[in-house]
Amino acid sequence: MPTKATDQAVRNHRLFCHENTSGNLAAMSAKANHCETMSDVRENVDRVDRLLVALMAERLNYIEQAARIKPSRDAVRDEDRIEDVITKVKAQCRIDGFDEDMAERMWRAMMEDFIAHEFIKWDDLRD
Ligand SMILES: O=C(O)C(=O)C[C@]1(C(=O)O)C=C[C@@H](O)C=C1
Repeated sequence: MPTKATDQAVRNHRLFCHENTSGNLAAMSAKANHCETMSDVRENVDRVDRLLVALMAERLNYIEQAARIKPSRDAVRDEDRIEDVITKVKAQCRIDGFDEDMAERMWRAMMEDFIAHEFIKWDDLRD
């Protein structure tokens, strides 16, 4: 289930992107609002950042649950799953029109931080 913060962020996003009523977050995200001023640009960037932070917080919660569920420390870093995530993210990039190489760099860096967090959480839960 999405968290309250994510629900709120998605609702705000929907309100802001009122021209798109399909309910499809990917389609809405791909269509940016037209800006006339730098203030418009920064307002939109700040709004998107709030949405991203809410989504990252939700992602981190699942990583912490993975730390609880995984039976062995060796299972924390899973190379096959990392490649599976990258493949799926790149497929989504083709749908949303985002640069696949940029996304791959971002996701690999992001996952390293998430994995480091998962190791810390796995150890904490078993102290
Ligand atoms: O899918 C998992 O097993 C996770 O713990 C999540 C995640 C990720 O960040 O997506 C993190 C660690 C694993 O190496 C693979 C993927």
